[in-house]
Amino acid sequence: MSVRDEIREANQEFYERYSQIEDTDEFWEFIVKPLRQSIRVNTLKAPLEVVVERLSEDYKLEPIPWVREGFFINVDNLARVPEHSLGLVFGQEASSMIPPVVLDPKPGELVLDMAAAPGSKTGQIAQYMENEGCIIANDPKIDRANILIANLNRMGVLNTRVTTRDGAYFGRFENTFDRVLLDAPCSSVGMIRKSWKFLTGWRLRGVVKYMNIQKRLILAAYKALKPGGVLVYSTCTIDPLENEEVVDYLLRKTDARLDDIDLPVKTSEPVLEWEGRTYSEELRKTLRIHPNDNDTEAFFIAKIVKPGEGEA
Ligand SMILES: C[S@@+](CC[C@H](N)C(=O)[O-])C[C@H]1O[C@@H](n2cnc3c(N)ncnc32)[C@H](O)[C@@H]1O
Repeated sequence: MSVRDEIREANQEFYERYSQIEDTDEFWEFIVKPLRQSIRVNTLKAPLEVVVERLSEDYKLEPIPWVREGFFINVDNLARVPEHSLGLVFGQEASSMIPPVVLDPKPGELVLDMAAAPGSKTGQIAQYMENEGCIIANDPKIDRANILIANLNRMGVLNTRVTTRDGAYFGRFENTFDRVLLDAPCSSVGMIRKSWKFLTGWRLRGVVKYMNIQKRLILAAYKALKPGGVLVYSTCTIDPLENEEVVDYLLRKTDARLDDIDLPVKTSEPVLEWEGRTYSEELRKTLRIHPNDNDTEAFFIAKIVKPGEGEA
């Protein structure tokens, strides 16, 4: 049986929906193909060159083109690698390293990571901030927030306060944060490459449920952003209702604008028409990454800016 047939048999509704977005053999193959292991070197603990040299004695490292500290690595079980236990490296999927690169936080800034657990991106943000300034890392799921705290400790992150609110709570802190990351809860189609259960468990009603949460969160995230600040919205899924629809909703409801993202990463065409809706041409500035584009998890990333004081 072909991969395409296996997917169709596992979840017919899933197959029919996403074959409207892309229907190549390559797309279906990479939707389920196991992921390559990748790591981010944690420069809060040691210089990049030192860690790379040390790991290169035992493993083959291949640089990830869009993140200076990111590498693919030929290791079966990262948990057994001492550099991992020491917090010198963090196991992080290659495309999931893109949102903090786009956010581009600076030392001394005030940053909100609205849906932060288990903390791979919080650690990366702290790294770019050189542990200076402050990150509010929030996740309402207590068990996940505990994992977030453990990971931040292992990575030597010192500039972060962990909170456990519904992300929408932060809307009350209007015009406060220099940068906000909303790495939103989503239907996780990208995660099928980690576990088949994300395919068999996928339902359209789940997509709609997530879309409603995402719309609530993105409005609050935008409110909490300072004029002139940057909000990055990301998901690890391919559904237009959780991606283009959510960002288009923000553009219609507020004065938000999109910025271009210039990175050496292959992308797919944004979906500008879906189920009778037409989305803004501005959405061409977002990154829609399908798993076959770069052999990574699927991802969607938008760089949103709030006009500064006096800017129309
Ligand atoms: C995609 S994961 C975040 C991954 C994380 N940013 C990282 O890179 O390690 C989405 C997170 O959103 C959290 N979440 C779910 N509902 C939420 C809400 N209403 N407000 C904020 N976060 C929420 C989930 O608990 C989950 O940890």
